[in-house]
Amino acid sequence: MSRLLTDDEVTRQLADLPGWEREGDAVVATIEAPDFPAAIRLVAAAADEAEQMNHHPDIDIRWRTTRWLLTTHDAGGLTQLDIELAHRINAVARAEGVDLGG
Ligand SMILES: C[C@H](O)[C@H](O)[C@H]1CNC2=NC(N)=NC(=O)C2=N1
Repeated sequence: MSRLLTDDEVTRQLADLPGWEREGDAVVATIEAPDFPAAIRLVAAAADEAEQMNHHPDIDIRWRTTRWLLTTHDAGGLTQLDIELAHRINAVARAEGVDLGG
């Protein structure tokens, strides 16, 4: 699961990840929650997913706005772990009422 993805693999899989885009060796997203408590619930739910995966995001929280950066430090770039975690973050965001579109 921790080999580096090719550029084409990243591009193809980002098509199924509304709100996410590539930024060098990472994928990033900005997710607006309905309010601050919802943003914190989103972060807490994502933390459970990350711990279960043993794969952890960089998170910036400012009021309702959460910014996420995913990369695989051990591999020095993007792996399938980052794609899987992005899907899980989108799932918990939808559960908190975030409209991701897509
Ligand atoms: C020892 C432990 O399994 C590793 O440090 C895990 C922890 N969480 C991680 N999270 C991320 N984003 N990248 C990693 O390479 C990573 N490695």
